[in-house]
Amino acid sequence: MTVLSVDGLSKTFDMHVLGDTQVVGLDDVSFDVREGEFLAVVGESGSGKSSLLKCLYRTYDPSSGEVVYHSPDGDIDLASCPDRTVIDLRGDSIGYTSQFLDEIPRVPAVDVVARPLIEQGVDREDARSVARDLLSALSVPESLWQAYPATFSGGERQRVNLAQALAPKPDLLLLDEPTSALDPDTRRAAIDLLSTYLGSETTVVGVFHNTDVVDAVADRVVVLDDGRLQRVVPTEAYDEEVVLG
Ligand SMILES: Nc1ncnc2c1ncn2[C@@H]1O[C@H](COP(=O)(O)OP(=O)(O)OP(=O)(O)O)[C@@H](O)[C@H]1O
Repeated sequence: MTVLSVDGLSKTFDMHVLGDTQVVGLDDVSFDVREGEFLAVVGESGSGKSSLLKCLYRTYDPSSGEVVYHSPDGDIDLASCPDRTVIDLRGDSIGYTSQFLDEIPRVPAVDVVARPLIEQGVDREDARSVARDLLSALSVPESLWQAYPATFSGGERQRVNLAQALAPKPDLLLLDEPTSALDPDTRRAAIDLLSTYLGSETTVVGVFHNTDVVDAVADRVVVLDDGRLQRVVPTEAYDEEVVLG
């Protein structure tokens, strides 16, 4: 079953400071995402990967095209639906995380991770228990669980960020470079978690630079080039291309 149908998606940016020129972020991109699959988005710097995820999450208003989310309650075009619908979907169905943690001051790491679950009505202690399991799986030292992420290293913050995104197991999870600041060992822990924690009910679209991560977690790969969709291929085919150079 298809969960997301991206059709003719374009995003241009009006650059008033550059004399009203336009920068193309995405140009007529179309692809489908199947229920439960893990789709990796790859491409060179500036190829439109983050713009794509931001259009899917409606952080950016697409300039044209459709992003139809086939929800259990019916089809919703995320490119044009009311803001209220987007907010509701973000609360219970669609998750997004960038590579940077949006910290809330003076909230301990364990509560940062537990928060989305608590907001969904999960008992506070049960949510904290899930949070501790995730932080542990990502090798965040136990001594930091009650500390404030504002003081954490980049890699520690990124692990808190990833744990928070994974915790509620949203129906659709959008991950923008969630492992960019991790060393090889913690990246391996993140890969293990991505492979084991989410069940087949969660569909993931993730931007990754690291081919090890793509190789380990993705079912298919979307390749962007200069804002355009170059191809969508099974991960094995993409691996062969990378190996053959
Ligand atoms: N908010 C914005 N305002 C203006 N231009 C933007 C904006 N966001 C993205 N762009 C432009 O759109 C193009 C695609 O950028 P995007 O960040 O999506 O690429 P990317 O593939 O994610 O790059 P990277 O791998 O370096 O993060 C770039 O030319 C970028 O300058």
